[in-house]
Amino acid sequence: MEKIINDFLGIPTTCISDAMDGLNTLHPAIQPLKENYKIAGRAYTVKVPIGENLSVLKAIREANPGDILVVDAKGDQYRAIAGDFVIGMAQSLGIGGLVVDGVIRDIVGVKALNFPVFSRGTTVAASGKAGVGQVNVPISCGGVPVNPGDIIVGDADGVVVIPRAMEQRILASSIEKMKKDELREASISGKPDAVRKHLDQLLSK
Ligand SMILES: O=C([O-])CC(=O)C(=O)O
Repeated sequence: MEKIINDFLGIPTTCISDAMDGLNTLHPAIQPLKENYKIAGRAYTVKVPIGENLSVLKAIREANPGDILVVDAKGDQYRAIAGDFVIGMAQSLGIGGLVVDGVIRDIVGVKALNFPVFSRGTTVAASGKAGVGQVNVPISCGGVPVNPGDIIVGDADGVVVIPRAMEQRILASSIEKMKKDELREASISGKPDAVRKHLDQLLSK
């Protein structure tokens, strides 16, 4: 794993979001299937028309191990871009996670795989395999532009996108923010006088 990916893995998405002033966070309806999922990796992008998923299969075939598949399914919640079979193939090839502005199906089977999926939920109907769609191109996912190779980080709070050109700077400010949060927490935790003082400071601004 690249060092920068490993570094981002240790940082809460909330701190990364703060470091980007709240920009580049996917629509909050895109949630992990399990609260303990934590992912970090480079985006392998997929764009599908509503109700089609052949390009998802192409992406699984072409992506590198550790990549996060990021799928623009335009928020559609009726047709699944993958089920437990397709997601099982992604897992077997070492894909790092699946983020979709859309839905999956076979929820029980997918949870049993313990493969990190972030989606708008689940549905019953599969997609068609008509062969349209694109991979490895700039997309929009959950309201955020995603380019191939951008860093994707996801956890219980949601998913953030770190544009490639900004990754070192965002890493440094995310670590700074994380440390600041830890110090702030330690300074008030279980200390009523410190809490009152902190609140008074905020309220007097
Ligand atoms: O084949 C599909 O498109 C979806 C599906 O049912 C699976 O992945 O198990």
